This record gives sequence, C-alpha cells and structure tokens, in this order.
Amino acid sequence: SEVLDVERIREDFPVLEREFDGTPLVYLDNAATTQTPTQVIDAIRDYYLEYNANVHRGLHQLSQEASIAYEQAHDRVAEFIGAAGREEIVFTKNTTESENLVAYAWGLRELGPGDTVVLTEMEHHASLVTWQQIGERTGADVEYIRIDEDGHLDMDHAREVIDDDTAMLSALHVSNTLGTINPVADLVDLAHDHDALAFIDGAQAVPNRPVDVEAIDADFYAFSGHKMAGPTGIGVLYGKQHLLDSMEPFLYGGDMIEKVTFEGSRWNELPWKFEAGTPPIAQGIALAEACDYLEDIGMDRVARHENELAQYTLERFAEFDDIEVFGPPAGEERGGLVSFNLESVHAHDLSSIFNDYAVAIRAGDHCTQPLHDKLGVAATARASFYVYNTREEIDVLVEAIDDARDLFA
Ligand SMILES: Cc1ncc(COP(=O)(O)O)c(CNc2co[nH]c2=O)c1O
Repeated sequence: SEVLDVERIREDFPVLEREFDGTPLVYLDNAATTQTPTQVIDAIRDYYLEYNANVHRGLHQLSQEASIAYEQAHDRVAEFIGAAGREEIVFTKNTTESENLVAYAWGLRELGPGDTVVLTEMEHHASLVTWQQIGERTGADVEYIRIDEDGHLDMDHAREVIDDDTAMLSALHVSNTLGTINPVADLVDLAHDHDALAFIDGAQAVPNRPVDVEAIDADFYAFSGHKMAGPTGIGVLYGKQHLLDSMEPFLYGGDMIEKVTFEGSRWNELPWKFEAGTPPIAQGIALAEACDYLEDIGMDRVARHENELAQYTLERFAEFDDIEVFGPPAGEERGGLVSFNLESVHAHDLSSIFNDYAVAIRAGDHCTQPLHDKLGVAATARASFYVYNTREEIDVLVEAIDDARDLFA
C-alpha cells in the first residue's frame, strides 16, 4: 500500500515504549537524531559477538570476515544513493566531518583570493562555519544566496551570486530548520555552468527521501548514519571518483597508505585513502543494515509519510493565532519538520514544559544561528518526524502547547 504500517514499524523501536512517570514518550526530535531499529542493533551485536576484528585484510579468518563486511557496507551505501561504487563512498564520523574533509583536503589547496564560496542563508553550521574558516585562511570570499519570507531560496539571487569567480557551491538539500526542499539539481547546474564544484549537504534528505547523487550530479554529497535509523559515529562523504583521486588525504596514518619509506609515502586506493586508522567498522556494517531497513519501507513512502505529518502539524497549528510557523506554506511539500514559536513563551520554556508531557522536541537555533538572525528570532521550537510517528502524537504536541499557553497566560 502507499501508506506506512506505522504500528508494525513501531514494534522495531522498543525505546518508543518508554514512559516517563506513566506518560508515554512522544519522540519528535528526529531531525537531531532518529531512533534505531532492533534490526540495526542486532547487526552491531552480531558483529561484536561473532566476527569482531580489525579490518584491512588481516590474514586470519575473523579479519577477513570483518574486512569483507566493512568493505561491502560501502557498496551498499553507494547503491542506496545511486553512486557508482565503493570508490566514491568515504566513511567519516558524521556529516560535519564529511564537510570538513572537503573543506580541508580540497578547499585549503584549491581556494585563494578572488575565489568565492557560495552558501545559502539557511546553511547548517557544519558547512557555514567550515567554509567561513577556509575563506579566512585562503582569502576566498564567502557569499550567501538569499532566502525569501517563506524560506525558499531566491533563485534569481542564486543566478546572480554564482558567477565565474565561484569555485565552490555548498548548499543544503533539505533545511533542518525550515523544512525547505532546495532545487539541488538546478543549483548544481548553476555551479557547473560557471566551472564551480557543488557540495550538497544531505543530512536531512538521504534519511527521508529518495536521493540519486548522479541525477543531482553533485560533486560531493554528505549525510550521517544516526539520522537514518543507523548508529552514531558514522557519516558518509560521497565524492565523484576523479575528484577524490585528485585530492590529497585529509587525515594521515595507517591503512590510508600504500607504501611508506623514510623519504616519503604513497597513498592507498579509494576510498581507503580517506580512511586513516581503524575505521568505524561496526557502525559501517550497521549503516548498511539501516539502508536495507529503510529500503524495505520505501523512501518514497518515508517522504510521503513525513510530509503528511508536517502538513497535519501545520493544519493543527493553524487553528491558533498565536503559533508562528517557519518555512514553506501549508500545502507545499516540505521535509518532515516544523519549526514554530508560541507567542510570549520562549522556545526553551516550551521545550521544558513539553518534557512534562514526555514530548521530545528540540528548541534553539538548530545550528543555524545566522538564519535565526535573519528570521528575527533567537530560537525556535522544532517538531521533526520519522517513520514511527503518528498524527495522534501531533495531537499530544498540540495539547502540550495548549497547556503551555495556559501556564504562561
Ligand atoms: C542539515 C544538517 N547538516 C549537518 C548536520 C550535522 O550532522 P552531524 O555531523 O551528524 O551532527 C545536521 C545535524 N542537525 C542537527 C543535529 O541536531 N539537531 C539538528 O538539527 C543537519 O541537520
């Protein structure tokens, strides 16, 4: 069927059975991190119980098994995002490290005065602060594509600011604050029209919707395991093979080498050139399992479910005139999240009150402080959804807002 069997899915997430003082948990903080299904937990458990060993093809059986599973996890992730193969899939610690890898291993070497790095005003600090720093060190300028009052990218401004001085475009696929889904293929085309590279931050996209990096034609694409029903401690950097081949390593040490002498060293093949030291073995194997788990559900269904919950949230919030919502208007497809403020109640107070209802949301700037300055608010509350959330949980959220309103009236 076209809809998710949420009740059956919830059985895979025992943490959702938790109660605080008898009140059932309502977990609505999925843009921060998603919960982990027993299938993924079992993959980690099986690894440590049955074939834990260090990788890179040690000569004993355990190492062979661990190495093959870890390497094949790269193949599985490549398939999940439509990449050509493991050579284009680097396992990192998280999206943040993936962004830093490109900023250091490509940006520091390739950028200089006169170059510009173009971001968007909605960027997460993982890219915004990173490219700001690289700009300061290299003399490159950092410019920002404007957003409009509905949280859409101003594409006219994008066409103006991306020009022949642009060396890199770094943009979000889906905003973790606004829920805006950016026209990333168009943005990449714009960058390529000016011989610039394009880095797409897909932390809020790969977990939530079908992503085909080759259709987007991104040069680099990053996301995190913990946001897609996988474990913490693993992120992914997708990079076009010819670019990763041309780049110097980001971190040096064991396994990323082919030959080391006192005079110098040669690097290992891709992707191992970018995976120095003992990698996140269990996490990589578990991430492959998370890909299987999500693919069994169907990424189209995941996207539809999340958008439906976001639209229902907007519909419920529209019943009140003191709830300000941010991002695209109701009816327009968005990522599975709604940032909002309740008049006269600070987002942090709201989040604390929600905790009394066992409702877990996020309050703050969501690592997008410049965006919050632009929105004219210090903080927002954010409800974000995943495959196990229901409309009934949004009704509980609305009741909690109601009580917060009365408390602060
Ligand atoms: C768009 C985006 N980019 C990058 C990151 C960084 O991912 P990490 O390196 O795995 O931490 C996040 C995490 N966003 C959030 C983390 O907590 N609340 C959030 O909204 C994100 O939403």
